[in-house]
Amino acid sequence: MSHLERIRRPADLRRMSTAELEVLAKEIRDFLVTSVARTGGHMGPNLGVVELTIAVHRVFDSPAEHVVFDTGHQAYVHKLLTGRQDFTELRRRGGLSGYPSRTESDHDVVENSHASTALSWADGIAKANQLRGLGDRSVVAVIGDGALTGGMAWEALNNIADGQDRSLVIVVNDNGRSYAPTIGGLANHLDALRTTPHYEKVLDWGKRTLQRSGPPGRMAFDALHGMKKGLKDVIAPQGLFEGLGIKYIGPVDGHDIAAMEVALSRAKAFGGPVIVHAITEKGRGYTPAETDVADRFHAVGVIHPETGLPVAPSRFGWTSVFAEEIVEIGRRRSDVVAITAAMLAPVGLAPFAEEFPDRVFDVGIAEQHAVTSAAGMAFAGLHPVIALYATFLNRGIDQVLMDVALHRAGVTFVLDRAGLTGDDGASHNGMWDMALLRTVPSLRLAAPRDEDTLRAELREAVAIDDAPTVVRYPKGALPDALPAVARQGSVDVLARHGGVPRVLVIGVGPMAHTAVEVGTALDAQGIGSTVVDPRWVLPVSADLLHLARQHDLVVTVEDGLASNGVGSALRDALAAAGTDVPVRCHGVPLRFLEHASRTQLVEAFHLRGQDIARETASAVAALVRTTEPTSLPTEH
Ligand SMILES: Cc1ncc(C[n+]2csc(CCOP(=O)(O)OP(=O)(O)O)c2C)c(N)n1
Ligand SMILES: CC(=O)[C@@H](O)[C@H](O)COP(=O)(O)O
Ligand SMILES: [Mg+2]
Repeated sequence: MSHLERIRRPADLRRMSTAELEVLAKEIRDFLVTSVARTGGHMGPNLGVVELTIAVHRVFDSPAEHVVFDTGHQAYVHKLLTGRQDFTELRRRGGLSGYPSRTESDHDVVENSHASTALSWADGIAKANQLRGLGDRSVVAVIGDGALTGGMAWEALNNIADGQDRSLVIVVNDNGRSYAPTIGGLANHLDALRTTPHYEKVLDWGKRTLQRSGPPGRMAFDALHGMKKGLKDVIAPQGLFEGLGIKYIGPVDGHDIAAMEVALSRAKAFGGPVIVHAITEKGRGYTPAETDVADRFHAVGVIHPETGLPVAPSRFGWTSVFAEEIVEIGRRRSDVVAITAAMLAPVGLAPFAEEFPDRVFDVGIAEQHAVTSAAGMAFAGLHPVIALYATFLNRGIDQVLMDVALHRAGVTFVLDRAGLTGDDGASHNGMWDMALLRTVPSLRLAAPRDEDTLRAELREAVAIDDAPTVVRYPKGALPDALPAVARQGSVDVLARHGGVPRVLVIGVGPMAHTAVEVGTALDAQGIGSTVVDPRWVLPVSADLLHLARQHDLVVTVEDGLASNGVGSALRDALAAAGTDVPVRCHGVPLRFLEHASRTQLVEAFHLRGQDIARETASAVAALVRTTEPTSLPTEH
């Protein structure tokens, strides 16, 4: 039986010798590479926290002492050490989540994969512990250097510093990277601590001389090595955290279990807020990840474990189209600049940065700052394009509303991974953007259905300089081209089928392909329909209202919340106009979604063409039973 197989719960770790722990760390790395290569997942981040997580679970008594992981993508080792070692179905329906999950274990606290929240969670838990007489229990927050660039983290630090009598240990997992190297003043400060020249020289001296002078020398070095804090204070005074009133221990070699245990034990004994600054390496121990210049295997698909190469080559998808088109736009308009929140490559801005290095801004994991700084840029004569994953715009809705829209700023938001993403769990689905952005006055939102409409709608969005615009599209591969057969004002007509009564089938974005399937299926039952794509879906256009009035029933299909989405907006607009055409809205239900594939979720929510056609036919039958169908509108 391997050492890893002997671990059923963290207490089992505490009976292991130093030598056994080293073997365990290697077994865990081998497991991570083999297993995550097979399923895909966050390989690099988890390879970087093997020793750190072992040390945390040896020093702290989870679950009595809560361990909170920021973002949670680096919690695989935590799962392995807390009784979950079947990773065969990782991130798949019925398998382990790729993030902490309370239904999986009482060792897990935060399921939210949005970064920079862990310190706030820990602050709250520590306050509750104190009030409930549990103040002797430490709370531990493991936060990456990237997540530490998020504003929430500093709001939390400000409050944590106020709790000098609350035992709260912040483990900064500093690998110097988000996807790419972490940006900004904080990153530079951490870097300075990490690479203080005198500090390293003294350490090297210790390694060279003390370790060679027999047992006393080795003991002296171990004392020094384990107490890097002492060395650091003398050599690398650091004001940032201690200026806030938060004790700082480090930098510590995050891959040295013994050193981490000494630092964590000291932090635990301190009894107040402490930062343990661990220096780690993303992708550690796996050469393809260690040498990966892009993102150290931050998130991989299925790969060959020997080489790290993807089993299936990545396909030209939505992101690639945006990446090409924004460069074309940038060539034509020198006032267009791009903003990313620590995800330059994943959102497709790398080619733009390559060609216009001075016109791209990586603000760190700081979406709120990204949005409001864009309002500033627009005010001062630029047209910023902010590229985010849709779900992460949730973080900056107030800034969209009160800094961009209130001032009618010409800012364009490009939302990738909009709609159902699936395997990254509940908080990664881009399902809220249309419902949230529907409430923003003056904002206009486009949902392209294929490559051509993405290119066109992006160009149209950037051409609007006196109001916020949004272009949103899903994750992954592009669908086939879906050309319009006619245009009615601003609305693309995709198909027309004769028959009575007549249904208006509205497909939002990529769901236009589903809408066409619905029209075809209804036609087979003798039910007439007009299938359309409104292109600019919010606010609801007069052209769409006019079309709706010409039909007996309206069916909308969208890859976002059904409640308060585009269909709901159309229903409200028709009601406000005194038109009582019934509207059936098909979309994502208002609940948090278990991790599963997108296909599984589409099927579960009856969003396939055949599902919607079946439900629509029933609705039509009910309609016919209760009303005489209107005469066929004159064809246009
Ligand atoms: C609010 C938010 N924005 C963006 C992301 C996407 N994201 C996931 S992990 C990550 C990088 C995190 O870097 P760090 O905190 O240093 O952790 P590491 O991966 O280096 O362990 C980013 C930007 C996110 N999860 N949440
Ligand atoms: C944790 C996080 O937010 C990202 O790493 C995300 O998991 C990547 O998602 P994609 O695979 O869609 O780029
Ligand atoms: Mg990092």
